[in-house]
Amino acid sequence: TQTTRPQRMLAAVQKNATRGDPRSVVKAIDQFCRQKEWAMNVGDEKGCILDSVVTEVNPATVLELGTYCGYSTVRIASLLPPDAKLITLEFNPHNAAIARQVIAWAGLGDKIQLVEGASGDWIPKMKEKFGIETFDLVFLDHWKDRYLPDTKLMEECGLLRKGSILLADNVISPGTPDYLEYIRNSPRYKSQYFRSHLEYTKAEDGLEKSVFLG
Ligand SMILES: Cc1ccc(Cc2cc(O)c(O)c(C(=O)NC/C=C/[C@H]3O[C@@H](n4cnc5c(N)ncnc54)[C@H](O)[C@@H]3O)c2)cc1
Ligand SMILES: [Mg+2]
Repeated sequence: TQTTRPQRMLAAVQKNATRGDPRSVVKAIDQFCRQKEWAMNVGDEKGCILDSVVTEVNPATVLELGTYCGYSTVRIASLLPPDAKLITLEFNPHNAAIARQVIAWAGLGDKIQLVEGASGDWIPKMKEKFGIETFDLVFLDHWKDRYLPDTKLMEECGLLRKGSILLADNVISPGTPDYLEYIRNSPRYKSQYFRSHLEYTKAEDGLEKSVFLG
């Protein structure tokens, strides 16, 4: 029977990456996407920008919206300090199942909590279910029309503190116009655009980094 792209991506990780070595997992997925099949991971070029932001913020608490197959989850978690926690939300059960295996292969299961469900349902439960006060870093990479409503929801739920960082993928391609307009014009954020390319292509894309001012 026909396999899915996430299943083929996982097979590439299990074949080419070393168990317990997150960077080899990241490398194996990038190689798969460059040589075999394109997939919507943040990728190696934007991934370097992501790495530099994670390293700079050195977050104790991270929220990722849209796990997909776990590429950015592993990339972020591999740079976190010892007691840091990363919560990642994924509502497609098939993608979640693949991501769990990618995360396990990387040996990062103790740093990452993958929650199967929709961001709109789970953001309001972060405090009660996971004892999270606020997030130091949020990586937005799910459906592009959810970036703005989920950002407003995080504000309303008190999950952002003065200095919390939002990092949004795909603000040019596919594009998140309503989110960009809001975040760049709101007096409550200071934003910066990091120009790059859509993963594994020459098309323009970039990451928008925004600091919540409280
Ligand atoms: C024009 C054009 C089209 C497509 C591209 C290519 C391109 C390049 C990219 O980097 C992209 O991130 C995307 C993109 O569409 N990403 C959406 C990613 C979704 C994943 O997240 C999951 N999810 C979606 N909403 C939620 C939600 N509320 N709660 C929980 N999980 C959610 C889904 O289950 C998927 O696992 C597309 C480039 C340009
Ligand atoms: Mg993306």
